[in-house]
Amino acid sequence: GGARYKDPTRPLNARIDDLLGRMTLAEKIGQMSQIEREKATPDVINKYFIGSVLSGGGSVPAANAPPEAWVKMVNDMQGGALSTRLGIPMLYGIDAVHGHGSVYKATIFPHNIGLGCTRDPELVKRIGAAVALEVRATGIPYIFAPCVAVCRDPRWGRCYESFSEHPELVQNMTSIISGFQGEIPAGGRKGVPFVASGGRRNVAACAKHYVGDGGTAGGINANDTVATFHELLSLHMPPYYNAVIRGVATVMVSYSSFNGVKMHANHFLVTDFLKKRLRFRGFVISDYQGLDFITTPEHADYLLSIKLGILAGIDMVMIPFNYTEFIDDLTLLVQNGTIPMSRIDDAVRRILRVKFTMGLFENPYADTSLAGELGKQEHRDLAREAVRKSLVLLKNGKPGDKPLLPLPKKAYGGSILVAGSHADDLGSQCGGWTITWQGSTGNNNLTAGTTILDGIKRAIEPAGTDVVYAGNPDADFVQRNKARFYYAIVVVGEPPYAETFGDNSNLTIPAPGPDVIRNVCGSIRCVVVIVSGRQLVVEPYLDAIDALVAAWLPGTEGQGIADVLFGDYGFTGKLSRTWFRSVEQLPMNVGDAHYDPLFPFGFGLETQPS
Ligand SMILES: OC[C@@H]1[C@@H](O)[C@H](O)[C@@H](O)c2nc(CNc3ccccc3)cn21
Repeated sequence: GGARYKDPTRPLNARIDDLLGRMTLAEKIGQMSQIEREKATPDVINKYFIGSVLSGGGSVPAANAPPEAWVKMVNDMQGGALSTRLGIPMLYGIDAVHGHGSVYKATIFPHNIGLGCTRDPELVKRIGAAVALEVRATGIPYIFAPCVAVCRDPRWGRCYESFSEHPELVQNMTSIISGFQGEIPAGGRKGVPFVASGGRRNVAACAKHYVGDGGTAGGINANDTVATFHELLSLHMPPYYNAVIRGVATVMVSYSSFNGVKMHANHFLVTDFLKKRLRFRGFVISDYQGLDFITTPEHADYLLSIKLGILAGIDMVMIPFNYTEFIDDLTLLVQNGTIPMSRIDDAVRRILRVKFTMGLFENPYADTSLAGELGKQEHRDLAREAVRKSLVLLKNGKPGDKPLLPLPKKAYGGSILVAGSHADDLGSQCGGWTITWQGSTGNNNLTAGTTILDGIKRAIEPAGTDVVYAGNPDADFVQRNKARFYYAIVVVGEPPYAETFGDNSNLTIPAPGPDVIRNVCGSIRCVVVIVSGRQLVVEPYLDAIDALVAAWLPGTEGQGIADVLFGDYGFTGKLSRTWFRSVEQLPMNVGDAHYDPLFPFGFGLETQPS
């Protein structure tokens, strides 16, 4: 019969050994190469034995491409891989970090900062399972999620990708991995890569970014995490213990450094600690051009970058464009003895282990049978539940006043005012990693979803209440109309951003948010809802505000906010992060000796459903 490695009844290691033993150096290096979708024609994949392809943020087969177009694209590429001599299937990866964010009409869930406020690992696991189905609907078997960063400074542009500042809360939220990949069966081996159900309804996951990405000085993205080894182990490493035990298939290395040593060149942490001490058996993948950034300026000495990165223990390289240069250079480094074949074999063995384990050899092609899972109402309902549970009520009524929330649905003959740009902005409520890398403001056909304003209207117009919307009402408008409004809902916050573009040292509410708060709340009872990727400076406005809600980046299901504002559900969310008074206090995290927050970690007022 056929070659032993093709026989699924054979033991995993026998299949790996058989296949590895047949591979040429070119085929091995091909498996270690992940290229960008734009370059990945079937011919290129075939000619260079490419083992993996990625969609970088926003890299799509066509604008608003339907699932069928994604499936066709992935399958065409797969045809290139399967037509090689050994027919090793390629693995397609994408960032599904808050739902399948790059895909038009996917369900967009709250970003991780909001999921941390739910304190509900079971909910988050269900979200993982739903996201896996939406990713599989497009024929993709691998995602670069979850980010398990422990963000210690909200000035970091990626803080919203972190579940919490507290390592234990992040550890609890690694339940999402078991949602993505499936739960290891009772009695099943822990700590080895696991993807359930022959990979049909689950995806291989990626714990990122190893390690200490959330601890960089001043929150400067991809910079230096200065800490003792004990601090690294107690603050940033814990989620990797849980990820490995849960069978995470891959780990992505951080752009950042640890005490001045680039993580992408850190043999001790990648090989000695993650692979040997933690006995991680999946594969380690670089970040995008991560090897290039080992040197300053980047790509200044690519041979050195490849030598340091591969010898550190990186198994798969997210190249993503200059794949011939990578392949030629790595081939040279092996042939001249700089990189031993044993290191190459370890990398390929790990990559094959993941591909065999997840059933990719048995199910290399996708079909469109799951197309209906994309944006399915059941998933949107789950996302709406997550939005409700992610909201944190920080203030409810001025001293001596009765609570403002839950708001009445009837305005007793009057109207209610909804103000602020973020009430009617699907892009802003989704944030970064949505349709494009950086995300975008506005609604114009961005994707399918419900704005906060839509949700409010649906909740109270049936009760006969008139909703007036003003994006940026001036003082004159408010003065002329204030008697008309029973109360006001002010929705302000940050524009979308990703990575370094989100680094911010002042953390003030962007204009014209503060003016809208002052103009409206100075004259009308108001609840302010903040839509942001992190805590912002609010103390100057607090006295003028009757009620204050942190909504984070809720995603497409904005009606979850109205659900709680009007009492269909109570507020239950608890802060996943310390809310500072001023940025001069930063970094300031729960457990610090000097701790003087405006609202402490774990804070959140509660209301009962009305
Ligand atoms: O999208 C792939 C990865 C993603 O999984 C990582 O979390 C993230 O760190 C990441 N960043 C980029 C793009 N980064 C970049 C940096 C400098 C110049 C151009 C792109 C790609 N990716």
